[in-house]
Amino acid sequence: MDFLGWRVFPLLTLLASFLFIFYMRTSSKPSNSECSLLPHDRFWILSNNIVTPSGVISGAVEVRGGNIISVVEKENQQWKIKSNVVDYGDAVVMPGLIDVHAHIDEPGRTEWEGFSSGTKAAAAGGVTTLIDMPLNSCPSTVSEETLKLKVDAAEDKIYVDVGFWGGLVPDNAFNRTALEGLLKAGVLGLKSFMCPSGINDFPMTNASHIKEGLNVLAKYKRPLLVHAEVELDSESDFEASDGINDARSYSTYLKTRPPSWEEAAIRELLEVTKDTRTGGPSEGSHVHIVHLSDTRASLDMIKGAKNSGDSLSVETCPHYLAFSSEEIPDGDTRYKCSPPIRDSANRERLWDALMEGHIDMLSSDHSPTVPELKRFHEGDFLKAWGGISSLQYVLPVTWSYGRKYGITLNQLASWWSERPAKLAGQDFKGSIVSGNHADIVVWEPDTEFELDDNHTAYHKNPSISAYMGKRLSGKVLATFVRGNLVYKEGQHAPVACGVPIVAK
Ligand SMILES: NC(=O)NC(NC(N)=O)C(=O)[O-]
Ligand SMILES: [Zn+2]
Ligand SMILES: [Zn+2]
Repeated sequence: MDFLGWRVFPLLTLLASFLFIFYMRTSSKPSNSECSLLPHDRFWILSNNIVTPSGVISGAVEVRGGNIISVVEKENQQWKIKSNVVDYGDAVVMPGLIDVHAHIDEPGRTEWEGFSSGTKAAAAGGVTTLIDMPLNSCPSTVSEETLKLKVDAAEDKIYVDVGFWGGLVPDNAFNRTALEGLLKAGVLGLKSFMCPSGINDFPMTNASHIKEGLNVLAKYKRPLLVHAEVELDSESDFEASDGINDARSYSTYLKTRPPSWEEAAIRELLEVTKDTRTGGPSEGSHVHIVHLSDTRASLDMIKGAKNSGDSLSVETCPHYLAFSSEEIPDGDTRYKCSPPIRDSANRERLWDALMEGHIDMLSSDHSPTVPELKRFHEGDFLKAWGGISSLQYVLPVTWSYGRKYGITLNQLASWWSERPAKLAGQDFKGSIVSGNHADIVVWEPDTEFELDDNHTAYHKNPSISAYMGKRLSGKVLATFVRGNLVYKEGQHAPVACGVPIVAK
């Protein structure tokens, strides 16, 4: 190379590097750009309130290829961001919510809910991952084949990521091959009922089924979720035939499912959760009690078992924290769910348990149906379908009702994102740290709105939601799933690019 060549070569190399960096910074998504309302693969989300595991910071989240690649504080030297910036000012930037308990009902009962409507509602509510319950769809997800039907039904319809729980039922509990088939096919864990589920192809399990199930789950290190209520004969004989026990009165329903049902189930269950201890026969498995309502003996027993080293966690739901039995109007079956919403003293104790860390996380238990099955005309609490419709509202509901208890943004992130991610085995979700999926909700804690006819609800049959007519604070501005802006102020991305999560 001549003298001029030696001088030009480094210059050319420098120019090429600049061009390469410029290309990497500005190149739009190689894949379907309609997945996102934002045309960048690499961008920065700025806010004065970014909720990270080490506290709320003012700074930027750098996203590239769907992942968070850095989180930078404003004071930091690296603060030189100029292009592809979305500045949210004082709005809160938080990890997207992970709802570990949602009944999406597809295939088979899409008039109740479906993957498209359910995940649109999730996205509009800041929920970036849903874990679908194995029942209320038809068929129930209890085998490798029925899981395949679920995953196929979800294909191209989901706006957020969706994982699946499988059902532990008497049919598969003692059939190790069948259960392993279901787990190998990718369910994130199993779910069982200790009382009738209300769904014919999802029968209840007893403690021996659960013991067997845990033993199989141990090998896969996945959890068992349990609906912990057992029918106690004396109380289930209850009749609302005389004028005294009016089926339109919520107190009548409350008497049919007393706290002793939860208590008895949890007592029985905790005999088996001992197996999950270090050195126990099902070490590696985990038991998660869904939708706890009773705060008396049930809660004490749970605390005791945790102290003894059982691998155990528990969730409650926003409706138990927002409502109390005293305020439920006669005939208003929108509030019917099981276990039932109890009195206001119980609600206060639920808040205490949550604040003190005895309740680990929150979930929606979004379990909708069609208005006819809520039997609004009769207002009969005993005949109406049990289940609360809430998916789109869980973030503002938790915030609106929790503010007076002094809940913090970090607590919200822990209850709704970090701990649910852990339960569902989602190592790259649940917090804003570099390396994680860019699953993010941006919301304004002080903006109030009314759930009236002008409010757009995306889930099916919004009229059955117990939250309709309420005024809430906490408005979701934007939701990112794996870096795709899937929802922004009343608008969803043109194409549904959520991913079905299948465990490996
Ligand atoms: N079949 C159901 O969806 N049941 C659900 N119903 C409620 N919670 O009222 C549940 O989670 O138990
Ligand atoms: Zn349940
Ligand atoms: Zn449920």
